[in-house]
Amino acid sequence: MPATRLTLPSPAKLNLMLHILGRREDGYHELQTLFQFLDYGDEITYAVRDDGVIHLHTAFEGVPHDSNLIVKAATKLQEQSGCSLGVDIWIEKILPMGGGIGGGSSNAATTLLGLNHLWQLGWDEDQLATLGLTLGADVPVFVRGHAAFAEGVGEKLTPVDPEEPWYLVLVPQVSVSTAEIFSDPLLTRNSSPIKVRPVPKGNSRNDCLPVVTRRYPDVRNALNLLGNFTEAKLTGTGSCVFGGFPSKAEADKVSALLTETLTGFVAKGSNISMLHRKLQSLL
Ligand SMILES: C[C@](O)(CO)[C@H](O)COP(=O)(O)OP(=O)(O)OC[C@H]1O[C@@H](n2ccc(N)nc2=O)[C@H](O)[C@@H]1O
Ligand SMILES: Nc1ncnc2c1ncn2[C@@H]1O[C@H](COP(=O)(O)OP(=O)(O)OP(=O)(O)O)[C@@H](O)[C@H]1O
Repeated sequence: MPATRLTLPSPAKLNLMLHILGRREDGYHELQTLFQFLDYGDEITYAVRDDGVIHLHTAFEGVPHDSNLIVKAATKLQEQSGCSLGVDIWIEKILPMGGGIGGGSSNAATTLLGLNHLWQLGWDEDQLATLGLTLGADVPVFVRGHAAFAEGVGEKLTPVDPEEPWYLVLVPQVSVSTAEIFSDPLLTRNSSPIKVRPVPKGNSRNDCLPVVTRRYPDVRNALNLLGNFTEAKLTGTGSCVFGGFPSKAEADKVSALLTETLTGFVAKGSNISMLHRKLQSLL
């Protein structure tokens, strides 16, 4: 009997560097970025229904049911595969929204992989990543599940294996709109493409940082605080700020000092996403 119920992790990502090379005619930006996953994320439960209905039972503040990326992913997969089954979905949401750690994109990717399994569609990763890209630029890397150097709008992926330190991630209590940052006239859009692989040291900057810190003093403050202990970086368009440490104990020590004033969490960097590790264990 095939499984009819499944609980899967939906991990966060970090952008270890992010360069903006230019703007395309459709307004999207050409990037070069390095994605790594965190062993930290949401947990989503799926239960197959035979009446074709897709129902997300967990309400999100400010996100209508049909606009939720989980529902959009399930609906598109159902339409494109011609599947007659439906699904009940519940999520334990811990990832901040608008934090630059890819929560929505990860939820969409987990849903594509989870339903491909439960609905027994037999789609391959290429098909799921192509569908995923129509939901968001960050969805394909979560579908692939391997740390990657990304180009294009984030969809041309080359797997990489950077170090896997422990990270302290600070979560300023502001939600940053990705579209707002990418439309700022002051954004750097002319970084030179890096042609050498692996990406040489000294390229770890995030081109969004000056615009984000100008608009969001809370993010600037978090970068300054964390910068007293380690190289502090911005992920995506923020708001989250992160720094690496050689051990959990060292990350915890700094966390104890900083999280009195700021919310944050400690998590291990991972080159294979915990979603893929879990799916592998099911086979
Ligand atoms: C900044 C990053 O998080 C880096 O990983 C991503 O590039 C953003 O990926 P995402 O959240 O999946 O982005 P999407 O939902 O596709 O796009 C949100 C908005 O950001 C802008 N956007 C996004 C990605 C990109 N390469 N260029 C853009 O200009 C567009 O205005 C778009 O309307
Ligand atoms: N399942 C979902 N989880 C989170 N946000 C969602 C979801 N579905 C729709 N959204 C919408 O998408 C917006 C961006 O959410 P998300 O958490 O992916 O931001 P982010 O971490 O900044 O993403 P990125 O790094 O990909 O730019 C939210 O503010 C919310 O309105």
